[in-house]
Amino acid sequence: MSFARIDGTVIHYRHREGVGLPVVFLNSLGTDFRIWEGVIDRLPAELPLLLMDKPGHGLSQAAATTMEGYARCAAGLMALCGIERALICGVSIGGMIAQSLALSRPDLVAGLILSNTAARLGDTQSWQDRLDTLDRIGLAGMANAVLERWFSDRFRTEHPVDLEGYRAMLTRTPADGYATACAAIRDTDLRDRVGEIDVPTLCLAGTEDLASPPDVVHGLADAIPGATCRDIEGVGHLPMIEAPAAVAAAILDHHARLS
Ligand SMILES: O=C(O)CCC(=O)CC(=O)O
Repeated sequence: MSFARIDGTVIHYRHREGVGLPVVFLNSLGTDFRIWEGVIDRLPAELPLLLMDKPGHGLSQAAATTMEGYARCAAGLMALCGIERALICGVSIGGMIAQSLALSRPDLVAGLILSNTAARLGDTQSWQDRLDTLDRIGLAGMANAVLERWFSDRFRTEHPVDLEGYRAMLTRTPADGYATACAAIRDTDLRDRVGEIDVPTLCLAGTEDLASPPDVVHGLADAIPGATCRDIEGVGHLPMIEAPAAVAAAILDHHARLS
């Protein structure tokens, strides 16, 4: 368990030193970096890693910030850990932060894995509605709907105990941290810019994802020069939880292309 103050905000992170190109993981809305555990367990022990809770998530302090601010935070943490270049692997808003980092600090990015994400997720009204719902009923009241988007029907039926664990992860997210991230997604539209991304990019889609459906992820891959896309069958918005072996295999394949 490690903490550092980045741009005035205390950030919770995990850094594992090793050999070769590091992999940096950026997580989604209402989750913390424990979601990557099943993937990390399947990666070689010597692979260098950096995982972080973005501001207002997990054990990181909340901060009033934007998508660019989250990207600056990731860049600051990479500098603190002595990571000059990495494969950046982000899911959902984490994938938007990764795109933002690739555009603002291309020197830091050797390659991208963009899981269950887009250059524009939803629209302004849908995020404003989510913020209003958050104000009205809080995360506990929203949790059933969110969990239906996070996980496939099969996972929710077969893993009721895990589902309660992930409900706890979501509902323990500070409301201000969740709201800041919703506003950052609402205010981010990178569709005019992703064509400038100039690093090998692999997009991942979950065939049962209701938050960023496969056609949305395919659209992102089409917009980034040379990007490829892999569909992970039968999983929802968080394939690193439902199919960690498939995600670990995708990371290793893409990492091998960069090394
Ligand atoms: O997961 C994210 O980072 C944003 C996409 C989303 O809305 C997921 C959810 O349904 O909560």
